[in-house]
Amino acid sequence: MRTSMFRSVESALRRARCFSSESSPKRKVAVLGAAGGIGQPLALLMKLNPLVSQLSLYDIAGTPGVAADVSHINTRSEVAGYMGEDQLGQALEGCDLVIIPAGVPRKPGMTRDDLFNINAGIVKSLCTAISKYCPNALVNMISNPVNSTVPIAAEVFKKAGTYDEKKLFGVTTLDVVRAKTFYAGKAKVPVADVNVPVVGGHAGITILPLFSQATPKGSNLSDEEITALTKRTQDGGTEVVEAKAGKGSATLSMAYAGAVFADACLKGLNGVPDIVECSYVQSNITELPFFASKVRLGKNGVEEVLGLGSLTDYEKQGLESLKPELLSSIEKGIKFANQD
Ligand SMILES: NC(=O)C1=CN([C@@H]2O[C@H](COP(=O)(O)OP(=O)(O)OC[C@H]3O[C@@H](n4cnc5c(N)ncnc54)[C@H](O)[C@@H]3O)[C@@H](O)[C@H]2O)C=CC1
Ligand SMILES: O=C([O-])CC(=O)C(=O)O
Repeated sequence: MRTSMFRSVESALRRARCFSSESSPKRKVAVLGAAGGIGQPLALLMKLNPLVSQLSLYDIAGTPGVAADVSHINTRSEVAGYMGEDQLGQALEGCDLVIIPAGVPRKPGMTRDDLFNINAGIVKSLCTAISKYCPNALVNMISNPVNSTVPIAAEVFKKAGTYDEKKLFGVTTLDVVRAKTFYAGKAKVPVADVNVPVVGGHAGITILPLFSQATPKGSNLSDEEITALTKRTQDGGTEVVEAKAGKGSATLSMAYAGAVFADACLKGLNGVPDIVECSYVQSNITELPFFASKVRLGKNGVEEVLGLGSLTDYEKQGLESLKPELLSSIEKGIKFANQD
């Protein structure tokens, strides 16, 4: 009796899963940098996402192995690996969403901006190809320094005449993931229920978690505790870089965060209402041209950039202090993209 009940529940679940894959539109997703520390687990997580019908894995080396491996998983998407620049066009053609974790990671003692010299060029060439082969795709930029690589992408798309500010996103989800985890521990609330907006940018003091807006409210946090939580969120990347001691930066938590953000983008594209995530986008909620805040996602990408809400004096101070650094990273990116 019990066995047959379980069997019928299981087959109902199977039918529901099958229905949801078949009824959701076909979506091609590319991961550029797919053989890397982030790229591999991100490829795995995207293979598990039933909203993806085609998964395109591109890197300058190593993608045939990653693609063969991931392709054996019995989920909806068909997987193809592409290696080297002459296969980049094929990898991108027809994409709805392109996720970019290509480029070098930090080592201890480096800032994200120290990656600029190498990663700016990588991002520029990948975005040039995107403007040619899938100009309508949403772009999720993971490569650091995000504060500069997003403005670089925007300039490349502008030059190509394909820029749509609604479709370009700097992925800051890992800051939100960290803020939620650290807050849940201190406020003693269930981590799965926690929400914390993180605004500004994605480096050091430009990462501004708004713990005054965190939900649910748990045990009352002192000013010292809020300061410590803020600092730990801002330094989360460095904490991992130091723990890895020369073997790179966050990869697994980043793959998770990238998969969460990509899933939100796909849901938005598919018309699911009320999808809100923080992201670094073109913005006019402050005087800075790019800024991370809550964003409502829809069928065309950004549907609405949401405001900051009310801030404490501590958060207002954090906001004013981050502006000069964020502006200079934005200007550096714009200048780089326009030289030659
Ligand atoms: N936005 C965020 O929150 C985070 C961003 N990152 C950034 O993500 C980037 C990647 O990090 P990891 O995966 O750990 O590095 P990794 O070195 O393990 O992997 C990078 C991959 O990019 C590939 N690559 C290099 N040039 C390429 C090109 N022109 N086209 C396609 N692929 C290319 C490499 O072959 C490599 O497989 C770094 O810039 C890192 O700083 C890392 C963690 C969090
Ligand atoms: O810290 C780094 O270099 C990688 C990164 O962006 C993060 O983990 O937030």
